[in-house]
Amino acid sequence: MLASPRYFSLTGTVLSNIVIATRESRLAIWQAEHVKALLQEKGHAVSLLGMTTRGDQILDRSLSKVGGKGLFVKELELALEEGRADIAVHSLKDVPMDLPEGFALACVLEREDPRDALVSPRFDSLDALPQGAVVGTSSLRRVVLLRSLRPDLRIEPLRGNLDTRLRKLDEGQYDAIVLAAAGLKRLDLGDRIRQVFEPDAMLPAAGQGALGIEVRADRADLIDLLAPLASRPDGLATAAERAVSRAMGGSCSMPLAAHARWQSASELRIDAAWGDPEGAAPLVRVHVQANVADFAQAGALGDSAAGLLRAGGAQ
Ligand SMILES: NCc1[nH]cc(CCC(=O)O)c1CC(=O)O
Repeated sequence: MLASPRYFSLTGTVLSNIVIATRESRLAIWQAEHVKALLQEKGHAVSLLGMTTRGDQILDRSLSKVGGKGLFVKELELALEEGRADIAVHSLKDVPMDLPEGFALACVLEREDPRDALVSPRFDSLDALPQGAVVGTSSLRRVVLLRSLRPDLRIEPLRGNLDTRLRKLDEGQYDAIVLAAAGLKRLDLGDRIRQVFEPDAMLPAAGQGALGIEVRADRADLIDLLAPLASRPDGLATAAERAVSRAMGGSCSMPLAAHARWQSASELRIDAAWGDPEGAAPLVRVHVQANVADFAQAGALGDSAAGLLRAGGAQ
């Protein structure tokens, strides 16, 4: 395994250059640049290593059919393993619940808006869409939630990075599409949002809006160095959400929503929903709330939400 390059300043202090592995979509680059800037503020030297992942190449099929698990992160992990890069910045939503042996989630940063948003050239809200309107999304979670809100809509697959999805909308293939508000805001596309869904209307995916930084588990040096970048409240909330996901089977391509909110400085509430992809059974919706002071308690609260989902009929 290669060591990362080390440089020495004239005063003799070690200046290691931190290499960030990143996908090459505009959003991924923005996120990597964001972490680069945060690390540079702390005095570190940082550079980016761009790469294309399997998830970026497969544009014609729904990711849930290809087996969505980790499609966007494998290549980045290989770069970490081989020492070509030190850290990988991910949308936490895309990170599998259980990382492969030898990798660790070093930290979760303060989260951007976790909500979903409706984008449409002509319609101001979901309610304003005409009967039978065509809505684009390939997320099973969004499909089951949209179906429960508006059973009349025609939901059509929509894949690709943010720019591709917006282009397909603008070409007239859809009346509206649903995207994460966080990605649109990060790319300065917030003015395309016509409606932001309150979590109770369209419950977000576990980890939505948050960035996670992955490292090799044996890089204790990096884990220490990244600690100041972490948000503890958002780290605990997303850990609780990810625990729901893990307990339900661990993939990000399930018809599952999980969203945690702090009700006070110490009380965390998780809302979770599970939908039948075939649309035969009604949506199962649960919530739990408890004092959460550490990651074990966050995980336990997530497990209890998953237990309620299963008791309600979710598989
Ligand atoms: N699965 C794709 C993905 N992964 C992260 C984001 C947006 C940013 C985020 O949630 O952090 C998106 C796009 C979307 O869902 O609209």
